[in-house]
Amino acid sequence: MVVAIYAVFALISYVKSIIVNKNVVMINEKIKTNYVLQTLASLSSRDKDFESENLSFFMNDLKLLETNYWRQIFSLLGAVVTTVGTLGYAFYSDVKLALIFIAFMVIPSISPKLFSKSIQKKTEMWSQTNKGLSRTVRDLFHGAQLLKRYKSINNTSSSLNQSVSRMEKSNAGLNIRLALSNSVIGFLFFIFSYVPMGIGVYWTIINRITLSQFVAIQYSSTWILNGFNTMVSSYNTINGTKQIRKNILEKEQLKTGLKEKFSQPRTQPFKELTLENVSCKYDEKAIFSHVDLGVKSGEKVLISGPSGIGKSSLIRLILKELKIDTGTLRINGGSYSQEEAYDIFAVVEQSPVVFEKSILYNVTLGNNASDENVVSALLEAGLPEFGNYESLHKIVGENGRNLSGGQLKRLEIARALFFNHKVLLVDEGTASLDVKTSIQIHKLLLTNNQLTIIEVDHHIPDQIRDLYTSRYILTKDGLQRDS
Ligand SMILES: Nc1ncnc2c1ncn2[C@@H]1O[C@H](COP(=O)(O)OP(=O)(O)OP(=O)(O)O)[C@@H](O)[C@H]1O
Repeated sequence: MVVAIYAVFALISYVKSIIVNKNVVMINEKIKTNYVLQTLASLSSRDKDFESENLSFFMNDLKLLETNYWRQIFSLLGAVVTTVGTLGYAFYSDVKLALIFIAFMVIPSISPKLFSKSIQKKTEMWSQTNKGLSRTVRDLFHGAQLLKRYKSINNTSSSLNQSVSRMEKSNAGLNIRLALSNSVIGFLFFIFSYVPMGIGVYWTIINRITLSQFVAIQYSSTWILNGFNTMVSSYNTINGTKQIRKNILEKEQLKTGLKEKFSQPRTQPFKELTLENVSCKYDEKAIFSHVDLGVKSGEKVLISGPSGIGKSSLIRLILKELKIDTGTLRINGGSYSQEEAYDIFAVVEQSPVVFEKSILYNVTLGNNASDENVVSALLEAGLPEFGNYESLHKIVGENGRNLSGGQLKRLEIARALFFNHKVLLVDEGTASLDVKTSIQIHKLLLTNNQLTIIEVDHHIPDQIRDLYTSRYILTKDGLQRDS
């Protein structure tokens, strides 16, 4: 009989574990996918360390949320069911003694309040030190080849060790605080369970209750005690994840905000971009002012200027990724939003952004498209080697390592052509290429009548300077014509 009961308990515990784990998989699938999508949508130009901080949150904080929130919720639910069931049995045996047991359970239940602030603080510290460690490790992996070439790998050990140590110490600190809090709760429950037990013994002696009633309540009190203890400990652990849940919620609200804006696009055929008396400032540092510029559809404009004068910043102002300090920006004579800017402008950057996927994906970014359209964009961008149906599925590799610099640049241009973005903002787009490839790519862009080009660069080969409609030099006090 006893063996059978134990077998049933073992089976229940196994089934419970299956149910909990399947639910955790379901919840994690939803939360992790949503978190990444929300984070992508909520990107703002003010975000610093966007990649490492969000990766750290994704890998560490969401894992902590699983352990200290979702699994605790299931444990809490299990404890509620056990406690309510056992309480029913205790009430059935003797109402008054059961009430006394409950009354004494209430006092230790309040104890987590004493620890809740410090646990939340320790969780936040753990989260911050994890982000710091992610930044350090990402930087080191990124620079692995360089460190190896300069034989400097060993020099990184002390700062790496410090970063690991900070994270591990804050992790241990959090676990120790949780353990302390749960031990105090366990101790209080133990102490407070003695008083009702004493009352039960006394009532049995004076025949207020029968011995069997007392034994029944005493047995159920152990379950009630354990149940309450689990509930309070779980609640305590769940409380520590407040900040993580708040962060997820904030991301969700940001995404909803963006969604509303996305739902009302006002795309219009591009005719003209005008900048009037535009100035740019970072915090209190003035970068440039009095910039006036007019660019009509089909024109090719070159803006050069010394390093650090603000050429890239000017591109970001046009994209509305940076706020202008003074002046006005207009498209076709009217103001425009960042969403509208994204429908019109495409950016060709110094380091092309590619995903470790196929050529097809890198052109379409997952949007539905006929192979024909993709092939035509690749051919137009000067990539005949990929302009056939088999090559569309070639994988470009991590950071596009299977492609040459020139091919990556053309891939970026093919993407802009595929999305039909007629104005290309080229930010030192060919600076990393050899002169011959740079000239080839420039000729491709500058002779395309469909495209409007605004390029910022200060090492344009002489052979192609005359292909621009107009050329300017950016100075602190505005644009000057470059004769
Ligand atoms: N996010 C930022 N916060 C504060 N200052 C910045 C920021 N981005 C750029 N700056 C500063 O603004 C100035 C202009 O930078 P920007 O990159 O626009 O120049 P640039 O002309 O494109 O330079 P380069 O030719 O070297 O690429 C620089 O002094 C730079 O340090």
